[in-house]
Amino acid sequence: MKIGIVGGGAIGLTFAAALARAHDVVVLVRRPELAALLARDGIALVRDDGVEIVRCFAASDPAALGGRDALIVAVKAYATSAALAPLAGILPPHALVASVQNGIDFAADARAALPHARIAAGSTTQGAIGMGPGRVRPAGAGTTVFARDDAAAPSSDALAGACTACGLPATAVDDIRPVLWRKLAINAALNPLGALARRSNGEVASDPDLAPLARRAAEEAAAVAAAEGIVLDDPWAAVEAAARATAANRNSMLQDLDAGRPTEIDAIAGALVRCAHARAIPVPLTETLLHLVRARERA
Ligand SMILES: NC(=O)C1=CN([C@@H]2O[C@H](COP(=O)(O)OP(=O)(O)OC[C@H]3O[C@@H](n4cnc5c(N)ncnc54)[C@H](OP(=O)(O)O)[C@@H]3O)[C@@H](O)[C@H]2O)C=CC1
Ligand SMILES: CC(C)(CO)C(=O)C(=O)O
Repeated sequence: MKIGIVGGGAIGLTFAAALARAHDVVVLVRRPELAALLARDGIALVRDDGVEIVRCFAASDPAALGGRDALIVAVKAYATSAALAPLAGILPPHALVASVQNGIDFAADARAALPHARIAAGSTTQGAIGMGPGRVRPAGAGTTVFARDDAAAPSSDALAGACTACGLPATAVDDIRPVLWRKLAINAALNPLGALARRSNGEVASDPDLAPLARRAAEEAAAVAAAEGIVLDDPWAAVEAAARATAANRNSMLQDLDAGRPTEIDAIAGALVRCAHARAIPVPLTETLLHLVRARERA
């Protein structure tokens, strides 16, 4: 399969390195110097027992994605429109544009940027930590789920099969919304609190001050999900399970704040607050966390 990876950060390079073993992969990056570095040195997969170099083609010119059958979008949620809009007129009509982003707005953002493309939202629990340009440490095996689209080839099942065969287990499902909302509830509970209190995921879920707040944030997310017709059974159990599985992790929002980068707060708490307002559901804690993280981003 001719696969394009949009975004050469932690998760993009993880998928690119895995898929490049069996497929024709092009990574679209934002900065020409990163494209040059990847072309020269390859992707460096950093593991405890050493560094593995994986070769693949990288470019900063969107034209490099012409002729791709499928894209996996791995930019931060706030960069979807900027990353995809230049691809209009470049992608072939049959191309499948899938995502592994956090948040629930990928389909709408991608559809606005590429009105004629086949869009498949998705989500992953695969972990990856950026170790500098072109270098990534795979951090914990997870699973990836794509929205099913079998209207043309390649289908989402075929893309998921390609990921699985390359060591990144993936499936396609008819209704992606419960998957996206479950991850949203986990991120809404752990990320802002961990980022503001500067604590690991395990600490957020066990600290006597933070855990009750995380639980309330998860319950607010579940209430909004319910109004959207999506039942999230025991959202706190889902948060606790995610916190256990990633106990030592400093969540991505905390890492972004520490690095002076924008966070995905708008794609997480912001998206929840927008849905809650539209359905007149009170989410006072999520709103408070949204404002606090935004203010912290500006500090
Ligand atoms: N890392 C992880 O373990 C997980 C991440 N995710 C999700 O995956 C998504 C990606 O996360 P992650 O890889 O960690 O983030 P990173 O910040 O490591 O990578 C994002 C990359 O996107 C690039 N980018 C930004 N704008 C563009 C553009 N217009 N064109 C091409 N590339 C662009 C950035 O380049 P530049 O540096 O030049 O700005 C950066 O390299 C997020 O939604 C995240 O929530 C989900 C599960 C786990
Ligand atoms: C699940 C969690 C909280 C793992 O760190 C995550 O998705 C993130 O950090 O954004």
